[in-house]
Amino acid sequence: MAETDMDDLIEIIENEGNIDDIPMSIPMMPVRDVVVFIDMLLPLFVGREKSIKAIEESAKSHRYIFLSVQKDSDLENPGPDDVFLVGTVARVQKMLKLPDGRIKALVQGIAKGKIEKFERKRSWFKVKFDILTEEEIDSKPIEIEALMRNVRESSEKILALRGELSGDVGAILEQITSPGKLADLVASNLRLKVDEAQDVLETFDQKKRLEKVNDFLNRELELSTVQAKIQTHVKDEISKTQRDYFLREQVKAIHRELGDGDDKLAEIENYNEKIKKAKMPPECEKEALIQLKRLDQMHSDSSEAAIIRTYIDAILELPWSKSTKDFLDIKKAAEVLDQNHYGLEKVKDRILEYLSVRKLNPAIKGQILCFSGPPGVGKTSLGKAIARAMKRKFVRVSLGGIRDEAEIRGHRRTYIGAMPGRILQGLKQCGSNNPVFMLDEIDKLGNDFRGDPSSALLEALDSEQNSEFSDHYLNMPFDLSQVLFVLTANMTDTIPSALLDRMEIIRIPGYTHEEKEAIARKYLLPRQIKENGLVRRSIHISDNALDTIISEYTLEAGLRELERKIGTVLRKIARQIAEGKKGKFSVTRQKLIKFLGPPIYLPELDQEESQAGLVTGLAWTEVGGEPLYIEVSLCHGKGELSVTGQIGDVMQESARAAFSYTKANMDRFNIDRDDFENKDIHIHVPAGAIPKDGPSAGIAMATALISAFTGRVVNNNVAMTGEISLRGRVLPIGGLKEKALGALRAGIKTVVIPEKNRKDLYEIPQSVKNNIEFICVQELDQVLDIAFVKQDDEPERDQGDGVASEISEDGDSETGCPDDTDNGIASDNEVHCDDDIGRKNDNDVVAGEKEL
Ligand SMILES: Nc1ncnc2c1ncn2[C@@H]1O[C@H](COP(=O)(O)OP(=O)(O)OP(=O)(O)O)[C@@H](O)[C@H]1O
Repeated sequence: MAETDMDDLIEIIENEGNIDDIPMSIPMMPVRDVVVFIDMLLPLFVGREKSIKAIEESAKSHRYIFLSVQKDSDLENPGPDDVFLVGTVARVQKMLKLPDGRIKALVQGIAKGKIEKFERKRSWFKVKFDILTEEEIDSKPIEIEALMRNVRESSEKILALRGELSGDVGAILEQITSPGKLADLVASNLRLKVDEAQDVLETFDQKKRLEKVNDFLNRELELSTVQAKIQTHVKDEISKTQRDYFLREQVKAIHRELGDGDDKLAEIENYNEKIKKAKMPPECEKEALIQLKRLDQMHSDSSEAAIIRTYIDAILELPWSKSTKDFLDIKKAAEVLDQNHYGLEKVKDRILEYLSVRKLNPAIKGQILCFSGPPGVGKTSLGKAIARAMKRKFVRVSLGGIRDEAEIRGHRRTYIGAMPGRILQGLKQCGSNNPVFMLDEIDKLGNDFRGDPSSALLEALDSEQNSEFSDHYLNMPFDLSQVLFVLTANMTDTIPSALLDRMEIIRIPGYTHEEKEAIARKYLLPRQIKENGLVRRSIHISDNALDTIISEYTLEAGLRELERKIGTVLRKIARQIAEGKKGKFSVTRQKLIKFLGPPIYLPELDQEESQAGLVTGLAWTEVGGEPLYIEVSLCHGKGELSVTGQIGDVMQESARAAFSYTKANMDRFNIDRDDFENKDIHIHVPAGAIPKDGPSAGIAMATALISAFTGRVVNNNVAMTGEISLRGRVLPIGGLKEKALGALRAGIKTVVIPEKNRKDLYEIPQSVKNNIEFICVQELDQVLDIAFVKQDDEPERDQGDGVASEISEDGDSETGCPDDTDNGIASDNEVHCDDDIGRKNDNDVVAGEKEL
């Protein structure tokens, strides 16, 4: 065929090629990516110049061409070494010149051949080769039969999975009886990689070839099965979406028919959008959507629908993904703390250390601060200051009196009126998931049959568990790990120990007189002036007046009452100004009576006279330190001990220890044995309505007992605190600073403390030390030495015979306790039923009775 004819469509339709017609030497065309097997009919696109030349050369004459696979398909110009020697002799059945110059040729594999020699023809090659023929196998061993059957079945399966199985395929496969041909046919349709296909081509043993193809078939079968599965799944998904859409549309139509109107649809849509926007964790979102679906299926006016609506609203109001960015500039934080709080250096330092650590390690967990101290010392306002310093939101929840676990963790939704617990309500209120969360009055938590709220708090506070805090109402976990919990308590004794264990206690003990003056000048006065609408310039409160307000109108460790009193004074001035009075207002000590009425607290009036059987102890209560008077009275009886005044178990035991010590040492103290046998001993701690507990009144009780038995007078200017052991040793106590401040307020001059508390003295403000002498002791004998009025100083007494003085002859001193007169052994220092008697008896105590 002339070369010029190639420009047009060339059709060569000939009879199939015949091996015997194949010339010895034919053009060779390197092919990429495809192996042509015998009998395989394949369209080839020929684009390379040398290949076009080769195929044209073939088309011009015998139309046979040797197809050899390139070893590297990227090679543009492969030489003899770059092609496999075993290839296929093919016949060009059809050729078509495409407009872009390429040729599309339909070729059919005729025989397998192995190149013997390459002959270069300008850009292309002609090759001499050997034809590789295969023997026909007439009687096939059963093994080959089984292999062939397997290959046929697997091929059909693959085609079925691909959806390409037609009725003819089975018949065609069945017709092929030669294992080699079957292997070639299947391999040519298997989408094998070039290397694998070449390997099959080069395997001349028919059985082995079929085995290889069988292996490839099995692999392909597996792949096709998985692929088919994936496709089915995708199809199912698509049809499910379509089905859902269709059903939803139907539901909408039904709602419309039922008269539910579009409102409900809009409501559901609205909720749906809000749930998506809330960015809650996937499992919570899933639960919310389930509830929404339930709502969708209900009548919108049903009571159940109302419950679900409230529930979904509660979920949506929670700050799932809303948080504030922490501001951790330590210098600025220090300024914020100083702006609002005077003194408290140790506390402020601790807060700044805490913030510094958070700055360096934002992921730090497990630090929970608890401010402990009397009311009004600034615990809450310090918490607020931390929030301001960190630029976090602040939320405060008071736990005082909470007995029901559900208050913390929420009620289960099955209860009518159920709602989330206080913690989640707090978060909802502040709208951020990382606020400073103040849990106030943690020491006032109670527990009863409704559960133990402290156990719910444990979960909220424990950094290991609180990322999945579960509220009963919500019934899904909420992450509290970003919340900064700050707790407050008046005292730590009543905090459940498991909770106490998780927190760092920072004590704020109360303020001295001087500190109160400074705080009042710097903070309280300006604030009250502003709140009452006054101008600072027009108000002057003299130092003397302020001093008097503090000492005679307030008796507290904190500052609330002081601020209220200042507020009262300023309100009166505000009224005068509102009534038209002009000028500068100055508040002096004299004017205070007009503003505040007569003084309320005059410490010296509170103090009892020095007397036997009355000792001043020091108590540490939740409102700070205060004096605690211990009275001992001996009455005619059988030596029984009774202790009254609402005192707790520990204090009861302490009283017994003091009693046992006194009894065991009665000889040393010169106490008559009969006194223990014939008298009932009554220890009373006044202010009987207020519960008291703790061991620190031990030495005060022992002193009061010994004083009552011996009649020795106890100095009313001496207060004491310390636990007593049965051997008379004085053991250490807690809350010394609070007690010292209480003693100062009460005008006490000497305080006896355990030697082991000497180290705590450095915490006591100098202003307190200037007014009170602290004496450290180890033994009770030392206490008695200090407490008992020196006998020379004691009021005049009867000089008796070495025994506690007897009742006076006329029995006058026994007023109200006539029994004592009966046996004539009542000691003079017994505190009698009549108030006056006690004091009178002081004078009756025998002097010089005993050296202690
Ligand atoms: N060191 C201080 N400097 C300035 N003002 C203070 C100081 N301590 C307390 N205050 C003020 O005293 C008032 C009472 O403080 P706050 O309410 O914080 O007390 P609290 O210890 O939390 O009491 P409670 O235990 O009763 O809750 C607040 O107005 C506070 O600003």
